[in-house]
Amino acid sequence: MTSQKGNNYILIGMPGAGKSTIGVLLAKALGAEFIDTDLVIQQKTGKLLRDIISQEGNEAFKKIEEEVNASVEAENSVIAPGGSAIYSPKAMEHFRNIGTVIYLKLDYETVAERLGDLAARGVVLDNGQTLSDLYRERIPLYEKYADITVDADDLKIGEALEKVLENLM
Ligand SMILES: Nc1ncnc2c1ncn2[C@@H]1O[C@H](COP(=O)(O)OP(=O)(O)OP(=O)(O)O)[C@@H](O)[C@H]1O
Ligand SMILES: O=C(O)C1=C[C@@H](O)[C@@H](O)[C@H](O)C1
Ligand SMILES: [Mg+2]
Repeated sequence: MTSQKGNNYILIGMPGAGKSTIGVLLAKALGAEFIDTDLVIQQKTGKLLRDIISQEGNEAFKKIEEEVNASVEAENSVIAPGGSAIYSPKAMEHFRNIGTVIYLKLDYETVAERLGDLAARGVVLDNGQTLSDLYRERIPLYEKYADITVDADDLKIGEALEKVLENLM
């Protein structure tokens, strides 16, 4: 039996890859809705992402993130989860059922340049783990869940958007 995917597009990739920035533009271009699940988490908890991570810890954040991501109900929407979404097999299975998962791929150097202060941004980083460790840990997970991979390195925002759209045609 073949299962039919939903009509949503879900962007995954490292923090700073442009899931939120490109996601909203993609939604406009496709005449779709836009859902940033980081904002849903903030709305639901009444807290900033970085405060949940620093005050309650990585595991508590990942639990809330999983709950929110695994229960997204959407039609004809572009969904931008946080970069850490790929730690939840349950959430990723849900995303793959409701739509096409697009991995916005960036080289490590570009991610490092974009991110700046990791604590201020709120990144799920274990004690002693460097950004380079995190990149190496996550890349296989982004690759595992991607239906489509778009290499967005060295592209301006508009160019990355065009490249995503070309991949959807
Ligand atoms: N070519 C580019 N494509 C996308 N974003 C870019 C580009 N060049 C610079 N930026 C900047 O990089 C940042 C991307 O951040 P954004 O919040 O969209 O990432 P994200 O993938 O949603 O991260 P997170 O996992 O933290 O939600 C923005 O500040 C954006 O303006
Ligand atoms: O990649 C990450 O570790 C994160 C990215 C953000 O979008 C948020 O989901 C949160 O701050 C964690
Ligand atoms: Mg985002």
